[in-house]
Amino acid sequence: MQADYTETPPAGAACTGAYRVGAYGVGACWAARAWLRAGGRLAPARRKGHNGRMTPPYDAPTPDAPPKRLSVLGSTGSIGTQALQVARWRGYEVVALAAGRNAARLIEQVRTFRPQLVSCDAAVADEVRAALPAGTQLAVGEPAAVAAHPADVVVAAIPGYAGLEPTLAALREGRHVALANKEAMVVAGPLVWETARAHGARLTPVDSELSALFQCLQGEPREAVAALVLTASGGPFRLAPEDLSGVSPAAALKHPTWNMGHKVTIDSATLFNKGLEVLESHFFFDWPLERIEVVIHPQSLVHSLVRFKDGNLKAQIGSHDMRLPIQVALEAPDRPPTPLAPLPLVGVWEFYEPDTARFPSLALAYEAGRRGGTAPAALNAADEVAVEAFLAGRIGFMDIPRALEHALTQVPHAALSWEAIPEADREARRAVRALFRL
Ligand SMILES: NC(=O)C1=CN([C@@H]2O[C@H](COP(=O)(O)OP(=O)(O)OC[C@H]3O[C@@H](n4cnc5c(N)ncnc54)[C@H](OP(=O)(O)O)[C@@H]3O)[C@@H](O)[C@H]2O)C=CC1
Ligand SMILES: CC(=O)[C@@H](O)[C@H](O)COP(=O)(O)O
Ligand SMILES: [Mn+2]
Repeated sequence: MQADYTETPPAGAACTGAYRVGAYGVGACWAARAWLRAGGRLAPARRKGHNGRMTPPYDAPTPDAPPKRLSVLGSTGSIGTQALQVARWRGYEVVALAAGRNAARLIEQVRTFRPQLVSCDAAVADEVRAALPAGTQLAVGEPAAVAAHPADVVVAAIPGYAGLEPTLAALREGRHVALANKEAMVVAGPLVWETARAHGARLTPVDSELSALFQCLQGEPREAVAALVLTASGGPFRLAPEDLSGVSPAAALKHPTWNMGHKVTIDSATLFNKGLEVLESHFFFDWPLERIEVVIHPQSLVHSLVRFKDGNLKAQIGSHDMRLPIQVALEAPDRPPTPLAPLPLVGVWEFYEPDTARFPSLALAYEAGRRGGTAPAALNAADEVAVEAFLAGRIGFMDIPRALEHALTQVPHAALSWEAIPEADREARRAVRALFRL
């Protein structure tokens, strides 16, 4: 049974800055501490958590902060809907939503949250407009307008290169951006940070591995860190027969641990998602590529680790539930409780070397990072085209790394600039379409 985020917490259910705990055992730690502070009473446990165990009671201290005004870009997607569950749980005011073509879900969200502004694709604009209540404005095909709308924090969860411009629009208004759109960081990381700094905007990571590193690095001197260690589930084909060229989109969409949008799920199957996250970490933390490691951890409970020069490793552990890192991104450095059940620590947790011969996409991402400039932008664009073609049944699974290699070797790379990025993106898309006659 899922933990119940649909219920708004009772007054006083948020906790104060007193919950600024260390980086360890986030999910379990939050709930357990809240429970202990609430007196550790065993009854009345009100519902069962996602793992079937009883969740702790919700009577925690009074919040010390006013509710936040939240905007969500990509509100109808996997991250967007979970961000809105967190918003409801935390009592946020949802002021603006940007979606694409899922009119039914957007309309439902508008009825629930009554935002001031929404954006949707032109194809569904009439349907959405007809359902809008008085007080909600519609900006057709303008997620950047939603991003720029006055808010305290913006969840940036439009996937791919399309998410970059709205993310920048939020940063240019000095908003705190909770960044799920890893591609923005991969394609333009140093320039994204430059924009954030120029406008006094804050960036916190939503991606679970980045959230883990962000938490593990808190309070640690940079000089003490030896390496960042990203965990990867290994995807659905970790134990599959050697030849993956004939695997179907349906099989590739069966992620072993996470339930996510199609693009990131296929990227997980090729291990390119981990490649994107290597680049995302490289730019987000301004950290050298050669000191970023990847380890396969099929249980997806250790979300990443920091290796210190003194030999210690610090890990962040939690249920594989994106509402945890979303709430961290929205609330850090505070740690209010969630309604999730404590994570049981009983079970087998495995760690393996990644197989870069079977999954070449990971090595190609490192190579793009070493080349620098617009190489990551070209690689990202090639992947977007290839994943779309694979999902449409037009190319095979192993054509995805072929497309990446083609973009890396055939598209000329330039120094990073706002002019060079769209050029590299266009050129890589063109090259991959030509390669497969798409
Ligand atoms: N899902 C997850 O658990 C994780 C996701 N991420 C990252 O978060 C981002 C979002 O992923 P996810 O939520 O899975 O994706 P989904 O495919 O589930 O959702 C995408 C959302 O973005 C909207 N959208 C897509 N394209 C556009 C566009 N051009 N303009 C406006 N809106 C658009 C969609 O609208 P509609 O559906 O209405 O058409 C939908 O609301 C990605 O960058 C992903 O890599 C990172 C870690 C985990
Ligand atoms: C939940 C999340 O952050 C995803 O990016 C996840 O990491 C995908 O799983 P893989 O580890 O299989 O890439
Ligand atoms: Mn991730």
